[in-house]
Amino acid sequence: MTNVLDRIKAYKLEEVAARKAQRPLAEVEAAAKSASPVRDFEGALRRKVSEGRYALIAEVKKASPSKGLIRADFEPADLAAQYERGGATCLSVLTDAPSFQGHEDYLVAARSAVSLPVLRKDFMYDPWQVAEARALGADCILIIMASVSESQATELEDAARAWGMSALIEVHDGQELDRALMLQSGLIGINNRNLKTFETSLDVTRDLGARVGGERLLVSESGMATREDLAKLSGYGARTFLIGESLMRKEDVEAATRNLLSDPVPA
Ligand SMILES: O=C(O)c1ccccc1NCC(=O)[C@H](O)[C@H](O)COP(=O)(O)O
Repeated sequence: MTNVLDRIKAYKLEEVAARKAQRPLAEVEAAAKSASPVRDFEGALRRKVSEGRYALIAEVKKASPSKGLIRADFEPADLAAQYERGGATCLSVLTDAPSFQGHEDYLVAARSAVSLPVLRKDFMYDPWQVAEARALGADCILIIMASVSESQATELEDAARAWGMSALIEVHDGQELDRALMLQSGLIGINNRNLKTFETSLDVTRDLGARVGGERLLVSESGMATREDLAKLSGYGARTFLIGESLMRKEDVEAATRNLLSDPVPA
């Protein structure tokens, strides 16, 4: 039986094949070479954490497969600016249309409105997409270990590095983490949401967090809404968080972001 992630992968491969047929790699690479210079995504997160503060990757997210429409009043540039004023360190912008009502233009608009580094949040399978992400201005890509082989992950990571971008390697269980730790990237995202069932629990970060040690920066992703959630996850070793829905549902996104980040990191 297929799950949501399989269905997304099936249409995304078709979408990418169609885009590649319309726009050859050489053309995308030329656009990527003349794109706005890369902002250091991983470096910004590490700097914030080294200052003893929480680092937030704030997500510009209109809708999702698990929740449907999250925010009807959706202005990516305004939301990005509110996140920046509220204290976010980086942004994540969903560009997938069929499942998230995202768009490439949202990334371009959001990034132009701020000085923060931006993650292109999409389902990546082909280095062509990495070049396309850079051409749009993205500073980081996402690699979802549940949806790619080792060789695909390595190829995507190599492409990101060649463009000077960061790569966030996302896992949800121990086997995916084993595979992620074979890669080079310094950013390991533990997704508290199972993308096949949508079951979400912060215990996933508790159970896997201790294995993301040493040189790697642990990013806890999904399902967080309160300052207490951040304090709890901090106890599991996470100081960096990727949060979308709970902030997108707030009328005053700037105030909600500031409030979420207002507690000191527990000693
Ligand atoms: O959010 C979903 O329903 C979803 C479904 C299938 C694949 C990916 C999905 N979300 C991507 C994410 O990882 C989240 O948008 C991100 O971590 C923020 O999560 P949240 O704070 O819970 O919106």
